[in-house]
Amino acid sequence: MDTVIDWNVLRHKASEMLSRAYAPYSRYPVGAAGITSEGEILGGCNVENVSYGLGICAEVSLIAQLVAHGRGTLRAVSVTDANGKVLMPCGRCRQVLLEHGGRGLLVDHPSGSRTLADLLPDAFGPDDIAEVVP
Ligand SMILES: O=c1ccn([C@H]2C[C@H](O)[C@@H](CO)O2)c(=O)[nH]1
Repeated sequence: MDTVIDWNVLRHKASEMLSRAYAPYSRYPVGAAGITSEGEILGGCNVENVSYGLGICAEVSLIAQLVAHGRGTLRAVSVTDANGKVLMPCGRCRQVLLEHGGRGLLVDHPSGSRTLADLLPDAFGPDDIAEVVP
């Protein structure tokens, strides 16, 4: 679908997801929302753990929803903090998003959306493995 992204809808959904965040350790809830290739809006939130390193980011939780529900690929994503500020995905999340949104994935940004290719230049991607492993 080649429609214009409604960033307000994505930001609203990301804000809604803040209430689901499980962040008792950092006390920094994060909400994420994405629109799929089919135009469906999905959400995610961070899910922390008492074993701190096991926590997962909101973007990873969003991708888990996408995959678990068989919803194809992601076209655009917006991430927010508890103040409603647009949050840029951490490095690990950029790599996870690449796998399911590709280099053209649109990522919300305070000064207009960016492509994932801009945020993760020269990324290691599935193509690199495909070149070596048939
Ligand atoms: O892009 C990001 C960056 C951080 N967090 C979460 C991880 C942790 O639970 C909390 C504090 O780092 O914020 C996300 O969900 N997404």
